Amino acid sequence: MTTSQKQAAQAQDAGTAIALTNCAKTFADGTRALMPFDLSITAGETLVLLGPSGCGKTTILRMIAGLEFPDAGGAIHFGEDDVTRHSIEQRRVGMVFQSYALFPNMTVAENVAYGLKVQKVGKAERDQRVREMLEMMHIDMLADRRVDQLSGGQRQRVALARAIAPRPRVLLLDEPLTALDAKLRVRLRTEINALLRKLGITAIYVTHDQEEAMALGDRIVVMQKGEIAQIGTPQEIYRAPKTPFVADFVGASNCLKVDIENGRALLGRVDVDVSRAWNANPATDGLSEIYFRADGLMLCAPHDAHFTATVEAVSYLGEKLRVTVAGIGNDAVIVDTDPDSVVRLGETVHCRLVPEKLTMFAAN
Ligand SMILES: Nc1ncnc2c1ncn2[C@@H]1O[C@H](COP(=O)(O)OP(=O)(O)OP(=O)(O)O)[C@@H](O)[C@H]1O
Repeated sequence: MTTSQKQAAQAQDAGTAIALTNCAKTFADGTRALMPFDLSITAGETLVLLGPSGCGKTTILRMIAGLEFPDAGGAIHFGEDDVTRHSIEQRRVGMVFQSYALFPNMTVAENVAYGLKVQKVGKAERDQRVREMLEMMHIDMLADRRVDQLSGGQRQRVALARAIAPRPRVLLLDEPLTALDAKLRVRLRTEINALLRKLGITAIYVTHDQEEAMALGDRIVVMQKGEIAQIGTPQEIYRAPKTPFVADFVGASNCLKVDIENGRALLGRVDVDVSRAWNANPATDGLSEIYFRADGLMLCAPHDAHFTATVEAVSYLGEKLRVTVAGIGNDAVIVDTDPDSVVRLGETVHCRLVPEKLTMFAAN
């Protein structure tokens, strides 16, 4: 880090804790976008809101920004401050959207300076802070370019610099990388991750991309139809999903319907000890659903097998070979294996469940 980057990092607010209490949202046309919920975000934390289209992610973000207000009875606090009825200007939030929302007739430097001008920061300090931001986002060489002369990735760097320059109490990011190509998305994601940690800024990041959520979030909030389905670290969400929806939405997931008796899953002629599943308990006895990732099933020798199956598809993914097999339960099942193994379409393979990697739910 250069000296100016260090100064910028130190000068940044340490981060503000945010608490939403009993917040619900009903729009004027009667749409109930959010059921009442509580949500606390620690100072300096990056919290990711993840869920399918229409589940209410953007509405939460807009409520934190002050662009929407919660229904009567809801409260929003930034630290000790009750900001429930404050406007976006009073809340001091920085926002970055999918569409860059930059001023096209201004240069990069003018865009980044904009929020500082509004804050009436003097010219000398403003110029210095703009320089620091441009350096931090690796776009200092573009300071005098007009925004319409930039690539998508460069524009998103300007949008980030512009949002961070006025030292907001919280940074809100709504699908900021969705419009970029895959490689650039991963690169900028890594940079945003490093930047948020370096600045210690409280950040709330909306995405429907679970890989992005895993990569960026200290914690992830999985949303389903206007409700919070689960809050947890990426590891908790991935390895210990609390509902079938979370198990299915996050990661490539397989599901088998089985009958459980005394900790053993009975599937046709197969009898598997599932008492070591991470959430196994006696209450799981009865008709159940077993969820597992592609690493919860492994190809094995015939004498170790729980199942035989037929190979339906094979995808080489570099670090692993992803094999889709049929014949275990009703749906095709995905299994990852050694990328150097040879697996042919139509071949019969032998598979074994890994009990510790299973998640069990009582069937509806
Ligand atoms: N101004 C509005 N008036 C009425 N309904 C709205 C309004 N804004 C959003 N909604 C509805 O509220 C629900 C939640 O919308 P929201 O934009 O928060 O979802 P989302 O999870 O961010 O979805 P996406 O990923 O598609 O952006 C949806 O059913 C949406 O149609």
